[in-house]
Amino acid sequence: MTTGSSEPALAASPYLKPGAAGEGATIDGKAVADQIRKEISASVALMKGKHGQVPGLAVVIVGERKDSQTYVRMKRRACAEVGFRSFDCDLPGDSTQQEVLDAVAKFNANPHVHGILVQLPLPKHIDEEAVLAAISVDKDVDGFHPLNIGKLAMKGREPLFTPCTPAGCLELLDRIGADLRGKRAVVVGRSNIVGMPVAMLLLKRNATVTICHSASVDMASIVREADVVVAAAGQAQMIKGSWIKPGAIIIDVGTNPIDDASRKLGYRLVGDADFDSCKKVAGAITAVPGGVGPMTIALLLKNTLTSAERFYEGKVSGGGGGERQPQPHWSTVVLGTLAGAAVVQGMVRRVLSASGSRARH
Ligand SMILES: Nc1nc(=O)c2c([nH]1)NC[C@@H]1CN(c3ccc(C(=O)N[C@@H](CCC(=O)O)C(=O)O)cc3)C=[N+]21
Repeated sequence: MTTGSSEPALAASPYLKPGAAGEGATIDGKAVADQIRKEISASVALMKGKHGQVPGLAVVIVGERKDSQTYVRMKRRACAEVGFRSFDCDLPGDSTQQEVLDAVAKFNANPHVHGILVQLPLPKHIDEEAVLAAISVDKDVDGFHPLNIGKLAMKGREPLFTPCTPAGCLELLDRIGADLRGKRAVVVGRSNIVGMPVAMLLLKRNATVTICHSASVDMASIVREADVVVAAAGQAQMIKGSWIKPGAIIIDVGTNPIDDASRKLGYRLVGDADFDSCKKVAGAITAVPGGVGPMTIALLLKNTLTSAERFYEGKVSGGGGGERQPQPHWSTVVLGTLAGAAVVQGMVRRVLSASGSRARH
């Protein structure tokens, strides 16, 4: 395979499985996710030894959508495997808005819960915007709270949590050694949970970013410019090999079921990229399944661990610089147990913001 100067040069990586002669490599998201989960298990063991506590993740699901139940089951199993506590709230599909908000409020107030995830999509009669805004920003491990999304969109700001699937895409690019600076990145899809936030993350890494969507004209020629393609349109196999610049990296976020009589279940999962034709042209491409999907769950665990570390150790990670202050919810809980005095809380805040230092409770 030839690599032009504008394409990200990929060093050998244990997570790149070489393709057949002349074909691109496959990015093994499952292997990266397994590695991250190992790292998380080790951190949980440390936390248990030091604080006698483990991270806790609460998952709220409303209704009986089959796919949502599968994802939630996977998340709960993943929690158990790394030693987290998981907290369940399964609400019937005809629950009221208030019942969903009450479930969120209960987890906001529970000090053993460090992350809250409300499985999307919610039933139509529930106001998603109101529910996501009700999650304490300190426990917003999905990164969907408007304050976290707002900071993600702003230069020089860092959200407390980054949405899991977009963060998983960037983690994959990092772990295979892709350099994004000055590269052309094209995101196909503009959803709140993937397309938009992944574009923001690529921009923060100094890529030149284009977002394509259903109204884009001649999408193929736009995608052809890309050194990195993130496929997040939710359309099975829409991106063809003929759209791909030779050597480009393709991160495929799609998980679309298509009929397949040869499978036990009668279907199989495919991505938004047409894997076989894209692989022939790309430098590297993620598999589906086994690519971005497992990374989403690994990053959810990582965000939950980070949240628990902030709570028990006052650690602030993410390189946000001097602007970060202890967030209202955690500082109230922690300082409440330490001193119970609003005066002290105000003083500590002032000291922390003046020194621009990390929050140490
Ligand atoms: N609040 C919220 N947060 C989410 O993060 C969220 C959500 N709502 N709603 C639905 C989407 C979807 N999602 C996936 C997670 C794991 C896989 C995954 O691990 N997939 C496996 C295959 C799984 C299978 O075989 O069925 C893979 O790609 O290898 C896929 C998709 C998280 N989502």
